[in-house]
Amino acid sequence: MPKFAANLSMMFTELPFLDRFEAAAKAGFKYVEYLFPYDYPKEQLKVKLQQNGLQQVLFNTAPGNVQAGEWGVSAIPGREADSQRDIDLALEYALALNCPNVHIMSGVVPPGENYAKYKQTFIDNVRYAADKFKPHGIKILLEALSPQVKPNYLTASQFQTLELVDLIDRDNVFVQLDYFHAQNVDGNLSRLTDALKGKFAHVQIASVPDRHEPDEGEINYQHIFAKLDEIGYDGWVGCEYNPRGNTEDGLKWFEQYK
Ligand SMILES: O=C(O)[C@@H](O)C(=O)CO
Ligand SMILES: [Mg+2]
Repeated sequence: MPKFAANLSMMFTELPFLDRFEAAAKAGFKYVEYLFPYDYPKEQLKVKLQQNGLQQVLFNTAPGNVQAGEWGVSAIPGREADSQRDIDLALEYALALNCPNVHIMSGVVPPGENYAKYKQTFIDNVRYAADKFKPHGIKILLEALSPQVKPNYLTASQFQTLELVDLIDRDNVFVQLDYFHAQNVDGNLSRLTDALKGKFAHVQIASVPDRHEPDEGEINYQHIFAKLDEIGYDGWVGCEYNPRGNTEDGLKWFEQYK
């Protein structure tokens, strides 16, 4: 049975961020993930996790200057120092929060830029991170984002991300398989899951096309969850969706998994 993590960046947004931990625990979650911890001291987040009996399973490196269109800097040529600073900070948080996975955000490749140069920059920066995280047993995750959500992100297809994982060639670097993006770009989700077997170490879910609860839309998540069990996937499944309305009202799908 999948181990579900509440995504506190998207769920329970009726509440201030720090109150979402308690709401997730009360709703029956044992695990949480969210995009960025950096607005809060790590000690404060650690207390929130402990008070609510939760384990943090994922967060991302910092996004850079979001107002200027950045969504990660680790693929941007000339920004290696910023990338390494973000990676070092992520490691500090991961250690303090006892978090087993960190997603390294690549960034956007503006049209007309040299794609190969961005790709190589990302490979180099992720290798830096992999070697730093390895002694601590922390996995690095790389994610493809569909153009509907983030146009011109370094990777849109799961297969582009898989190619990067292979090129980076470190045993603690994996794909973060977000089925919402995968359905938008690649489709054929059962075969895709087989093709990525052993190469992904975290999963995220949402309905397609509306990115709501996994009980509507064109993906049959009952089938996907059975597929993940069938291949022996033992990582977490992050609920990275925008609730249709009140978060708790939308959690009927989760009843059977508590
Ligand atoms: O799918 C997403 O958008 C997220 O998982 C993320 O980490 C950054 O955009
Ligand atoms: Mg995702």
